[in-house]
Formats: sequence, structure tokens, C-alpha cells
Amino acid sequence: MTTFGTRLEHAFNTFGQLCVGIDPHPDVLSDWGLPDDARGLRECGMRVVEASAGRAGIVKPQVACFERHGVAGLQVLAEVIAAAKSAGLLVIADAKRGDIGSTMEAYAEAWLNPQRDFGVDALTVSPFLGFATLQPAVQAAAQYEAGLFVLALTSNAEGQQVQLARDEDGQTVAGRIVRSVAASNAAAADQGKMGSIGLVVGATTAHLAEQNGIDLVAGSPPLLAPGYGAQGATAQSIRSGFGAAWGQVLVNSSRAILAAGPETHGLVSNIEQARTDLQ
Ligand SMILES: O=C(O)c1cc(=O)[nH]c(=O)n1[C@@H]1O[C@H](COP(=O)(O)O)[C@@H](O)[C@H]1O
Repeated sequence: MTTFGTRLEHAFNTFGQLCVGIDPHPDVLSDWGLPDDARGLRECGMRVVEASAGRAGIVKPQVACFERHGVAGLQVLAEVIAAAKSAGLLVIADAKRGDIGSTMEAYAEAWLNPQRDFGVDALTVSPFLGFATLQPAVQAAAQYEAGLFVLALTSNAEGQQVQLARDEDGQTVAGRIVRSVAASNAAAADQGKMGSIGLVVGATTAHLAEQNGIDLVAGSPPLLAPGYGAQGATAQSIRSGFGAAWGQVLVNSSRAILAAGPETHGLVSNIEQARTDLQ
């Protein structure tokens, strides 16, 4: 095994910077002619995995879409994760977990230990109970050679009220999170490698980093950028928004890819189009 940052760099070099989002919303299932139940989730998830394998390096299942169907939905999530891993895809679980340290330890064990049902390559986490509460997850990531994506500057406009708030030193909340993540990646950065502790910076909001003096390059964190396609960001706006940090960016697209419908050729064509646009 190698660190998550190294596996991600390898995926970038092989397949480019696209992350295929697996978000089986009720509308998607209905458009695909599938029932809004565990069978529909399984069919949708497995088709996206099949279309992504060998064409994209990374998939990101949206846990909420599976959780919505209770135990049966979570069983399907475990199956989709296992199928994606055996197809050679890196899997980021988008569960946005965050709690006091002792509880965070349990979340980290559930999502980052590869022996567990939901063991994935990386997990999205929330630092809004204080960055230090994420420490057990940072430790688990090191132990299991997994990764984290810490919310910093999210793609939704409402996020800015909290994330761009300034403290008495004039520092933004997002800026502090970014600096804490950079410090967690210091060892990898010293070796010129991509870190395993990443940030979530929206494709739609990336330009706000530079405008607010936030340095996304320090510590080489991978940057998960949702917002491409369905939320309005384009390949061009993302490149200019991230500027010098573009090489670290993993661009997620969920609904825009799933809009192809259930046929493999349509999904493949949307994945390949997104990959080409992002090159
Ligand atoms: O953590 C995320 O992935 C995330 C963070 C963020 O700031 N904005 C955001 O849209 N997301 C997720 O990224 C996906 C975006 O989906 P589409 O807008 O359909 O491409 C959804 O699963 C969101 O929950």
C-alpha cells in the first residue's frame, strides 16, 4: 500500500482530475426508469461504477442518497464501495462527518479501516466543531493509509457566512482550516508529494480563496472541487478560480454525468467528455 496522496497522484497521472459522483437521487432513479428503493440504488450505483472503471480514477458516493433507504440502502452502499474498489477505483465517501474527538474516533474507524463494511480510500469531514476534533481521523488516516477531505470553502453560497467570517486577527475561518490542513501534510510536502489530508473547495467558490488571501498551494493538499456542471462551474472557470493550485484539484461531477441516463455508452460518453474538458 501507499499513502492516499500518492494513490491520488497516480490516479491523476493515469486518468486526469475527474471524480465521478455517485448521487442516486430520487429524480435520477426516476429518469433512469428505476424504482426509488434499494434495487434502484444498486442498479444505478453499479452502472456508474462499471462506466467509470478504466476511464476515471476516482468515484464519490453520496452517502445521504443511500442512507435515505435505511439499512437496505446502506447495504447497497457497502456493495457499491466494494465493487468500485475491486474495479481499481479510489473511493471517497461523502458523509461529511464531524463530532467531538471521542466520537470522531468511531467515525474514522467506520469509514477509514479497510476491514470495515464502509472502509474507503477517503472521507469528507467537517471541521466546524474545531479542527482539533478531527485529530483521531487524521491519525486513522495515517494508520490506514487513507485520506480526508476537510470542508473549507464549500460550493454553496450560504457557506460564506461562516467560512469567510474573520476573527480578531482578521483571519478567515476557511483560511485557518487551510493552514491547519497544510500543517498536517508537512511531511509529504517536504518530500514533494501530494498530502493525504485534503480540502473541499467548491468549483464555484475557488476564486474566493485568492480574494481572501487564502493559500491553497502550501502543503500540497488535494482539493476536492464539487460544483462542476449542475452547479454552474465550467472547466475554464475552475482553472481560473484555482489558479496556481489547479494541479491539486479533483473536480467532482455528479448530476451532470448521471443526466446521461442508464445506458453505459451515454455514461461513458459524459465521463469522457468531462475528462477531456478538464485536461
Ligand atoms: O463534499 C462534497 O462533495 C460537497 C461539498 C460542497 O461544497 N458542495 C457539494 O456539492 N458537495 C457534494 O458534491 C456533490 C455535487 O453534486 P452535483 O452538483 O450533482 O455535481 C453532491 O454530492 C454534494 O453533496
